[in-house]
Parts: sequence; structure tokens; C-alpha cells
Amino acid sequence: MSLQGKNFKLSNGNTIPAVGYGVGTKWFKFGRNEIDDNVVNAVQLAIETGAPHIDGAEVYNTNKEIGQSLTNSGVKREDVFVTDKYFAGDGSYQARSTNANPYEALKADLKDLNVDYVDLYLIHAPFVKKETHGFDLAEAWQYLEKLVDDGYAKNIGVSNFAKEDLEVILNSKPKYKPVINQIEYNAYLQNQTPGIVEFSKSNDILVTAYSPLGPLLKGKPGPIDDYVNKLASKYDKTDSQILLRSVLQNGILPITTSSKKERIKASLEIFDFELTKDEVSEINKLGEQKTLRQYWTKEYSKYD
Ligand SMILES: NC(=O)C1=CN([C@@H]2O[C@H](COP(=O)(O)OP(=O)(O)OC[C@H]3O[C@@H](n4cnc5c(N)ncnc54)[C@H](OP(=O)(O)O)[C@@H]3O)[C@@H](O)[C@H]2O)C=CC1
Ligand SMILES: O=C1Nc2ccccc2C1=O
Repeated sequence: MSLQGKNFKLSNGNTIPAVGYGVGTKWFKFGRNEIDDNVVNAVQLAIETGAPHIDGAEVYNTNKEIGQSLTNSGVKREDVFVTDKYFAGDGSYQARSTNANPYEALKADLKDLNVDYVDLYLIHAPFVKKETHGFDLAEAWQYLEKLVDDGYAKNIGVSNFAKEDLEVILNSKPKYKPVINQIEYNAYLQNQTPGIVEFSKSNDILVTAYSPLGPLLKGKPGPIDDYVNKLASKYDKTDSQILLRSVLQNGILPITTSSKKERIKASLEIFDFELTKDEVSEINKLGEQKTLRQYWTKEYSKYD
């Protein structure tokens, strides 16, 4: 779970590149089934710029594009870390995996991704119910464990899980514990759900942060603006690099994205400087003055 160079070490001893490139959000194309060359080109650009970690999901409907970009770039399979996610759906999102269960879902996704295995498979959100899915959360987890045993996933984890959801899995005597909880995290949302960062860390579950640049993109004007900008001048970095670095120094892995080569490159150049402990604390402290939540608002904005 600790940062070692440009990787985090996971509780199972495996490693994960410490910055992820997302193929959801601006690339999300649920319901559009033709291959989108803009997405192929963007992911290819990211891989060719050196991004070693690609964050996809069935619901993004961009797995074929990821597969195409892996082929086009000629990158060796072992040199890129590929994540996929099982989308259970729920009341607020119409989308739902078209497959019967996570085991069948990943096997179908591997064909689109044109790979034999993924490095990480996540349950995209905890809204799995026996009545609607035919299996509960603990049983969903067993499908992921079987994917590990059968060689289709190297690591398994969860996303958007609250403490209670993690407890369901941890208390079910799992064969493998979740190694990751991917949640929305930025200076203005330091816990997607109450106490989730501390709870995840204390169970050796690495927190990964989606939408880490929220304060820059959706949070302005805001209480961290001037301070982040001052640090950017001090370290000769961009505001976004300061935000990504502060996420890392909170022991959390940032997942960002961009269509622009310079920004992709900048997102990978956050390992050659270090904020002081006080600077990270100050960003966190200033950040507490504001809340910014962009995803799963129907489920979680009750905590704001
Ligand atoms: N598990 C889940 O439920 C969720 C997972 N995710 C995952 O996380 C990924 C990242 O999420 P996202 O919210 O996009 O992350 P970010 O907060 O990093 O925002 C990325 C956006 O910022 C822009 N950007 C990048 N660098 C800069 C910069 N220096 N200055 C100004 N704008 C910049 C990019 O656009 P541009 O092209 O203009 O650079 C892009 O649209 C997703 O693609 C997905 O894989 C996201 C949401 C939910
Ligand atoms: O990237 C994403 N965009 C989304 C929109 C709604 C729910 C989940 C997601 C993602 O994971």
C-alpha cells in the first residue's frame, strides 16, 4: 500500500502504476456502439506518452477502443496496467452490465479489450441486490475471486464503496480481500462517504481517486486556489501537478485524463518533487472549507 517510486505496492504484494489514465468521463460513450476514433487516438496518445495505467469500465463502452489502442501502440501487454469494472447499475443510472454476472462480464470485456487478462477488475459501485441481480454483494465478490483463480484478473477490488459495503465483503471470509477502493476524491471531497479513506487504509485497501482535478475544473473560485498557485510557482509545476502530487502524498492514487499530450505528460511528471508535510496539510485544511461532488450524487450527497 505504500508508494515505491512510481508505483504503489498493494496488500497482495503486486504493484500498480501510481497515476491512472481514465477512459470514462469525457470519453464515456454508453449507448454509442460504433468505434470512436477520437477515443482510440486519445488512449494511444496516452500510452505512447508513457501512461502505464489505463482505467476503463464496461459501462464506458470504450473497451474496444482501448483494445485497438493497445494493438496500435504495440505496447507489450506486461508494460501496461489495464483496469476494467463491472457495472451493477442502480436506481439513478439506467445503465447495467449486459452480462449475467461479473464473471461473464469480464470474460466478454476481455474480448473487446483484446487481452487475456486485466490487471485489475473492480465492482463499479456497491448497488448489487439479490432481488434484482440474483446475487448479493458477497456473492458478487466470489465471482471476482473466481476470475483471479482462473487467471482472468490479476487483482480485484471495488469502487464507490462505503464502509458498510466493504464490511459486507470483509466479514464474508473472502478468499481474497479487495486491494483497491476507487472513489471520488479531491481537496473538496476528502471522504466520499463518512470515514471511508481511513477505513480503507486501515484495512490495507489502497484508495484510488477519480476526478482529482475537480477543484481546478469545477471548484473555482475556491479556498485552495491561491495556495495551490503559490506552490506551483515555488516548485515550477502547474496547478494540476500540485493537486495530483498532493493526492499522492495523501497516500492515494490519482486517476486523471486528458486529450492533450502536454497535459498527459505533465500528469506523469509528479515524481521529481515533494511537497512538505505542512503544505499537504494546508491544502487539506483549506479544502475542508468547500464541498465538490460530481458523481453518485443521488446516493451520496446526503453526506454533504
Ligand atoms: N468509478 C467511478 O465511478 C468513476 C471513475 N472515473 C474514472 O476517473 C477518470 C478521471 O476522471 P475525471 O473526472 O475526468 O478526472 P479529472 O478530475 O482529472 O479531470 C479530467 C479533465 O480535466 C481536464 N484537464 C486535464 N489536465 C488539465 C489541466 N492541466 N488544466 C485544465 N484541465 C485539465 C481534461 O480535459 P482536457 O482534455 O481538456 O485536458 C479532462 O476533461 C475517468 O475517465 C474514469 O476512468 C470517473 C468518474 C467516476
Ligand atoms: O467515468 C465515469 N463517468 C460516470 C458517470 C456516472 C457513473 C459512473 C461514471 C464513471 O465511472
